[in-house]
Amino acid sequence: MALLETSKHSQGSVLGSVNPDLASERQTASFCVEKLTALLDGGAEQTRIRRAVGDVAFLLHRVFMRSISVLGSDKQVAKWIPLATQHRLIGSYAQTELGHGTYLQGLETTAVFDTATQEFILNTPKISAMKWWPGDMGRSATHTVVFAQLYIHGKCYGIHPFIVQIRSLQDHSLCPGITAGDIGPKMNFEHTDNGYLLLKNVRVPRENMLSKFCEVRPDGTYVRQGSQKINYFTMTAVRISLISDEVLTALMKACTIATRYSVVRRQSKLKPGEQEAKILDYQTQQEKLLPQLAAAYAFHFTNDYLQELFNRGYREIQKKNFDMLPELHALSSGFKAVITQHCTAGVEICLRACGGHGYSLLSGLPSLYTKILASCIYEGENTILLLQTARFLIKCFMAASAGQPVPPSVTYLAAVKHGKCPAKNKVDFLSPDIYTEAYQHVAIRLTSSTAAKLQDLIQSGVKKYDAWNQCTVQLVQAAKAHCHYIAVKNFAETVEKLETKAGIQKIMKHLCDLFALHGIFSNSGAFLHDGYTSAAQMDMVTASYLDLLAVIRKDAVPLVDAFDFTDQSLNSALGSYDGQVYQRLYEWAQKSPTNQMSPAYERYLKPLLHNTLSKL
Ligand SMILES: CCCCCCC/C=C/C(=O)SCCNC(=O)CCNC(=O)[C@H](O)C(C)(C)COP(=O)(O)OP(=O)(O)OC[C@H]1O[C@@H](n2cnc3c(N)ncnc32)[C@H](O)[C@@H]1OP(=O)(O)O
Ligand SMILES: Cc1cc2nc3c(=O)[nH]c(=O)nc-3n(C[C@H](O)[C@H](O)[C@H](O)COP(=O)(O)OP(=O)(O)OC[C@H]3O[C@@H](n4cnc5c(N)ncnc54)[C@H](O)[C@@H]3O)c2cc1C
Repeated sequence: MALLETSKHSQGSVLGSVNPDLASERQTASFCVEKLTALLDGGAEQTRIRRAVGDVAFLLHRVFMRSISVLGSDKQVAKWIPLATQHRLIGSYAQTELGHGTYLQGLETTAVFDTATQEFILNTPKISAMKWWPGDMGRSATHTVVFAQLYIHGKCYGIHPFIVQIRSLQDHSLCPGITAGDIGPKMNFEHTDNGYLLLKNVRVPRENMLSKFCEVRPDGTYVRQGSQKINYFTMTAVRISLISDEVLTALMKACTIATRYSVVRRQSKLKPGEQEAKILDYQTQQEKLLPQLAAAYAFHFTNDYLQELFNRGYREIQKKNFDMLPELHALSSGFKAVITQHCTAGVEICLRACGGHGYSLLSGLPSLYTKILASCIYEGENTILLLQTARFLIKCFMAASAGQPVPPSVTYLAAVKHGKCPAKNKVDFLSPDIYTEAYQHVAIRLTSSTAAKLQDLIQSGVKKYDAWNQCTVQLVQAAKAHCHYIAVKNFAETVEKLETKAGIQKIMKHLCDLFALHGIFSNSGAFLHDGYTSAAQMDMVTASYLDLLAVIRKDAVPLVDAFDFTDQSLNSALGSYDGQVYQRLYEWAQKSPTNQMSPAYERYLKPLLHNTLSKL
């Protein structure tokens, strides 16, 4: 959809004036918006740079580059990264096949080492082996990282990454042995030509297998450092980066659009005799939007935590110390699933909260939704990833129960479970200690009870794989509870360290409280299950939760303004900074292709009408 009539900066208005209902919301901010923007960017200098550079559009090229930077030898990085950075090639990441996306051990593409020629011969031996989905493969990519089963002297060494050129750098024609094309229409993801790839005896030099951790020597000797899963490390890296770059941004944009619209849109009479109310003054509208806003901030800080953990783990891996890999895999998998799921649901809630205009493509919300939905599937389908987290939790719970050391994020599994929630009144539930302990209690309960069920099944004679399958629904619940506990704990600890001036800490405390209480309110069964909280205490949670909505409502617009999106990046007639919604809807509708002269009248309506007229 063409961008029309939008201001280039988040504080401007091409229509000359800001809607007064929206302007008034900006007069009463309880905190400094510019300082909150700087906090989100990591400092005022980063804000300046971001504003200067704008929203840099990232091709899937980054996943290609990520693979090489994390799995390539220094020599391979030195050769390929500059070519990719200067766009002297366009890269793609070819792992998923028509027959396999999740089960990587089942991938069927082969790479056979030919010691005579020092080459790998790559094939997709059957239709199910065809690479299917790789982004930019359909028309754009010239090179790709192909994940294939490595064979040396007839022995299979599992999945390894190989750089393969698929199109000519001279005329973009397909290279010998390569068949490639586009996989056809999708729900969205229109910015990427996801494609298919068949390989028939495609030869690549030995140097093209990414070999930071795994290497094939000229005589065919195979050498590996670390776990064989190290070749899965790109996915771990991308799972963390996509959260911030793709998914959180979508939720923040949706919150910006829906919140600004909700103070411009007046509908129905809240107070008899007065003008129609701003829809954000309705408690139900607040209950739709404000928990999503709180989640956006919560997951922003979760992402900081994950990124710090990744950087620390990656430095250790660079030193060939792989000890942090299991925890990194478990947390990146769990949070990729939890955050994509929550943000997808949150964008849909924002869309529906805008009524009919939310359903218009001119709102920008439908395309945000249909695009973010894919994040629950790509880079690891969410259920699968939660089961990976659960696998780690069960292993650590058993180790902790045996008194063995466990990684920092799961030391709580050895904590003594508290019998009852100590809260005496609704104010107690605004204490991070109280609600963090509640989340910890639920996480321990779900992991320990599922571990016990698993053990009972196995001891009763059920095969281990069957017992595991019979526990997977509860394992997914345990993994989600673990991630929610970490997210709440991290948000509370982050708020504790914030500067008190400029009102930032106070508003962030309100959002942290709302994020935590929304989780208890909307999943009360988990907290009531074993009597940890009582029904009376759940009433206190409800009271504090609803009180918070009214408190945060006053700062809703400054809180989304702090995300600092330009009108251009929002691309929404409902969410522009000046709030001139009706003018933009009308202008943009008039310029829509659906209002250009259509052949439908001459071809269909005119004959129909004339035919009907002639019979009257
Ligand atoms: C920011 C840019 C925007 C993005 C745009 C979209 C781009 C999209 C790209 C893609 O979609 S690329 C393709 C993504 N595909 C996947 O994510 C595949 C998902 N499947 C898997 O990761 C694996 O098949 C599996 C589900 C993890 C299972 O693997 P496997 O069967 O080999 O292992 P298990 O038996 O389950 O576990 C064995 C052992 O290995 C450990 N492990 C598994 N994965 C990892 C990992 N990534 N890192 C470290 N360790 C890993 C696992 O924990 C087990 O350890 P133990 O418990 O045995 O100690
Ligand atoms: C927009 C988009 C972009 C993509 N880009 C790329 C790319 O650039 N490169 C690339 O290589 N791939 C890419 N993919 C592919 C993506 O990674 C896979 O679709 C994803 O990994 C899921 O695998 P699958 O499609 O085989 O689903 P499946 O694994 O077949 O999942 C189908 C269902 O089966 C369930 N299931 C599967 N296994 C189990 C199990 N063991 N236990 C319980 N339930 C199970 C799943 O939970 C799910 O409900 C992209 C996909 C999309 C949608």
